[in-house]
Amino acid sequence: MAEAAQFAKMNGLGNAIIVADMRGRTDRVSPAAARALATDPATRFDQIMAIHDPRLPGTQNYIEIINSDGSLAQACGNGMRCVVQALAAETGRRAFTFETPAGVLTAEEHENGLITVDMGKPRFGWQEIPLSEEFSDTRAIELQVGPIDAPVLHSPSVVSIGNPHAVFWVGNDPYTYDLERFGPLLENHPIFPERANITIARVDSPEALTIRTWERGAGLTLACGSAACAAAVCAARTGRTGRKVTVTLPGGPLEIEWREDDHVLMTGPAEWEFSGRFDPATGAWEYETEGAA
Ligand SMILES: N[C@H](CCC[C@H](N)C(=O)O)C(=O)O
Repeated sequence: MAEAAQFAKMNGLGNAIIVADMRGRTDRVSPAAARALATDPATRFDQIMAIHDPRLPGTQNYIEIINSDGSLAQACGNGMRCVVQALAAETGRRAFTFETPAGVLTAEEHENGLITVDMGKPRFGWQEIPLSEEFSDTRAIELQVGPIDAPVLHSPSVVSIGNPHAVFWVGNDPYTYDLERFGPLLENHPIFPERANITIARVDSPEALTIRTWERGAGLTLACGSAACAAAVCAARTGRTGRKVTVTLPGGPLEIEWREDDHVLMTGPAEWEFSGRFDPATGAWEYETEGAA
């Protein structure tokens, strides 16, 4: 049995996150441990954010991101806010630079407790997302579900926010769509060789969107920060909104700004629920008890 590591169960707008403290050690959270923690109702999560020692000069930590099915993700906006809140509470530090699989990201906790993460620059090239076939215009690609002559969802915008996203635009209530049924079909569609996060988005005004997301490797979630960034960027790129929008997810709102320098900034809350210790090899865990080291 590996030496126990500390974790905090947290959430970002209901996106269930485990922040695992893997600093000072060389092992990683195993896919089996992730799946075990995901099936226990008390530790059920959408993503594990594993904080490792830094690998690059100028960064505070390397962050590994693990979906509830044990697969790795390159980006997780809500999880990054949880990491910032946990480390800010521990260290008193407010501004951070992290290395993630999607690149180096900066993040900051504000006086009011909200956290802004610079999610980097969106990528629109079909090979960068990636797609399995060439599309010169990724503002709307040929893809649909439902009857061929009356598709239920069609022509998504696609983008990489470090991780792959498809955004389907709808004119009516996004909650009327059976995303639990269409999500897995679209996530695993052959057009997405690395699978994709699937979002249904409605434009409410030039400054507001409502979205729901089926997450790659995690399923329906109450919030997906990178999907909010994807929807905001694709909405601005297609002239549906301006570059600064409020994106309302099932768990609540996020503020997204696609800055003129091409960086996408996401601002929102994070919430601590409880702390524990777990075995990164097996996922066996226990609640943190008072006075524990
Ligand atoms: N919950 C996340 C996204 C998780 C990433 C993921 N499902 C994938 O790309 O595999 C967020 O807040 O951005």
